[in-house]
Amino acid sequence: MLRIAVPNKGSLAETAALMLDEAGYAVRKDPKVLHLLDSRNDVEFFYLRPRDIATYVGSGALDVGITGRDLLLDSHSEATEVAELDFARSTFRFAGPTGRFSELSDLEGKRLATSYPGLVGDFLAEAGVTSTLVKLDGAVESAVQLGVADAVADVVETGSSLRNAGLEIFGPVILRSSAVLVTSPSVPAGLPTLLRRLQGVLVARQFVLMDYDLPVALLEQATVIAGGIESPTVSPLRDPEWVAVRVMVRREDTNSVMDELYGLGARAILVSAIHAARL
Ligand SMILES: Nc1ncnc2c1ncn2[C@@H]1O[C@H](COP(=O)(O)OP(=O)(O)OP(=O)(O)O)[C@@H](O)[C@H]1O
Ligand SMILES: O=P(O)(O)OC[C@H]1O[C@H](OP(=O)(O)OP(=O)(O)O)[C@H](O)[C@@H]1O
Ligand SMILES: [Mg+2]
Repeated sequence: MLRIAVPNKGSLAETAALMLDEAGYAVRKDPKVLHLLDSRNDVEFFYLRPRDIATYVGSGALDVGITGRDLLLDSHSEATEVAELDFARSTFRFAGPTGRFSELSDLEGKRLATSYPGLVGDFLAEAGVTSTLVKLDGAVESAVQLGVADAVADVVETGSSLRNAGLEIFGPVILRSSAVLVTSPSVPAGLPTLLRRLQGVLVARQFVLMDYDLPVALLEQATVIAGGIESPTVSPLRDPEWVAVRVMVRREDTNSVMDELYGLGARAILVSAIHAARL
């Protein structure tokens, strides 16, 4: 039985639960439930704080987990990343009052507030910069205004939290993060199935199915526009001059590909969602 750690709260929790649901696993109905047995899929879920997940998985107490790459590195646990999950994308950056700092070395001897002292401490040590880390639980952007730190190091998505606090980013990117699947040091037997199912959900989200009819003479040109994963599926139509084509297309390219195919001479172009996939 594969023992899986899932975020119980915070910005990772909802999307992680949705992904597992789409991957065919049982999901909790009550947010107070901390343990759920999914015997049909031979897995067991433990709902834990995202920050603690790498610790449980790294110690081998649990087999795999969903957490953030930044949280994984901050934990110094022995868990390892096995897949990026394509949500909770962010960068981890230094920021200070507008105009005050311009490069990493400006942090020498300064007070730096962060919720990720492991991650930030490693980065500073590697760069040979010594700062005093001020560990905060969250809302780190307020630390400068409130006088407990000179600068911050925190998660940045849109940058609006920083701007609202009168801060601007400076210095190098500390980390590019996203939600990740992590595994214990002794790679569990059930991992490949979970991984394939989650990757199937990602594919279903990232691609659409496109069907269209095309004069057979234009097939080579159409394949250049949309080549599919291996190669397009081509089926005969009653009219021998025409074929029906089916191809997977990246969701964000849907309309430009339709425009190009129509321009080439394709007709009856239909797009449908993919509910599940194994590539
Ligand atoms: N605005 C954001 N955009 C993208 N990812 C984010 C954002 N805020 C936090 N994360 C990611 O979420 C993870 C942290 O989750 P966690 O639940 O501990 O914090 P949180 O979402 O800020 O919730 P909390 O309110 O408990 O602090 C990290 O991997 C972090 O990079
Ligand atoms: O660049 P932005 O789009 O503004 O997003 C980044 C902010 O989002 C998260 O904060 P959250 O709301 O989770 O609060 P917290 O800092 O207390 O964890 C993160 O810690 C940053 O503060
Ligand atoms: Mg937060």
